[in-house]
Amino acid sequence: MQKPFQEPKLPLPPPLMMSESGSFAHYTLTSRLPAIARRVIAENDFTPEIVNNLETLIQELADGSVRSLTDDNSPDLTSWNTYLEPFVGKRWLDIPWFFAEAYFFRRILEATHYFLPDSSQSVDPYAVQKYRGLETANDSIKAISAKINHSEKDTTSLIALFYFVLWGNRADLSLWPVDAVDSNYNSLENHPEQTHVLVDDTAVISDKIAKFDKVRIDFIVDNAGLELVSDLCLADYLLDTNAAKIVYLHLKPYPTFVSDATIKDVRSTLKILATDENREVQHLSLRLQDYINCNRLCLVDDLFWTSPLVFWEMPESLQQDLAQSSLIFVKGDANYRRCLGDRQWDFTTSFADITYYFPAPFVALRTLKSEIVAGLQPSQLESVSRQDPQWLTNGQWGVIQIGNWG
Ligand SMILES: O=P(O)(O)OC[C@H]1O[C@](O)(CO)[C@@H](O)[C@@H]1O
Repeated sequence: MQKPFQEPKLPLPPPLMMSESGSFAHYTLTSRLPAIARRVIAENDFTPEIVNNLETLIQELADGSVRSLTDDNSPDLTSWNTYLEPFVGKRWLDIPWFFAEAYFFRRILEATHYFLPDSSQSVDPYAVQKYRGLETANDSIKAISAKINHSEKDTTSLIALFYFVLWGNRADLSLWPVDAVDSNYNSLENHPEQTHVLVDDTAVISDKIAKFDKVRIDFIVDNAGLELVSDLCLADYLLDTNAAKIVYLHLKPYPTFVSDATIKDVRSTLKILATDENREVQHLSLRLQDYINCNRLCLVDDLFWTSPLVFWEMPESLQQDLAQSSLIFVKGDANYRRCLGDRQWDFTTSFADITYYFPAPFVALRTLKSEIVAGLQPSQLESVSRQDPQWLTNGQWGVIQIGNWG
């Protein structure tokens, strides 16, 4: 395992744990993760042996302990077993929350023989959910495609795109399976008010982007479906205006957290959009495919993104690569948690102070789905908790927040 490159200079608070009854982390372990595993059984046609593996995993969450991984053919077996060393033999309940979630999703792949050379090799256990997620977002995709194909590429349209990209993160299949939400959930018109953006740095960000001339911009991507399409629209804007010469999309090397996007998901999304009956959607997709063909839009992955490590533990080679970027969009809740080390920061601690270690200027676009946030004003805390007691986890509140950008 590589050494951390740099840690935050501030003293580190303890990590979020799952042992605290009543916490969202505890609820995740006791209810959400077992439900995700059950859905994997229900939505796939796995062999009895695989079903049995998944049922054993469900049982283990409740009363078993953490063990090493055993799937020999996997590319990250050695690193995972190194990460696991301090935790082997402990109850799931007693390991840090982000670690446990990343481990759970890796165990799903072990259980389903994702890396083994048999008939289940490379089968995405969440494929049904991902496909249906894209289907239910079709109206929004049509609307955004028409807008992006025809509207003038000015600051107003850039700012509107930021909000679209932010609220695209609300649709997350690890929290809200596709059949548990009505299809309007993905609608463009159904976004919470701008007042639900707790930190809104869009004006500063769009000013800075207006001065970009053919720079490199990166996205640390989160979910497939509407969120991925919204990211692609923003990438399209940046490439079309020549603010960016090149855009890198950093994707997961294999399926995780149900809806997280892989390179294969980007390719299949573009294929599906290219054959949509709507011409605006087809045009958007073909333009994006052209950017890929001429290497202006690059799809890359790295095993770090599916590891249980937090962002200040990023391997040096990846940090050095990201350091070449003029701007990185860090998407979604889980990536935000990793930025903050998934630790119990006081909600008013400066976000930039915690994340100064990050290798390049970055902006977090994230709807809140876990009990962690930084950079809020004390007065905001009181008013938001009064208005909405579930504000930290119901995905109705968001941030468009600058990290360490000079
Ligand atoms: O797709 P996103 O925005 O990263 O959301 C996933 C997050 O939501 C949760 O499912 C909430 O616990 C976490 O597992 C994770 O932080």
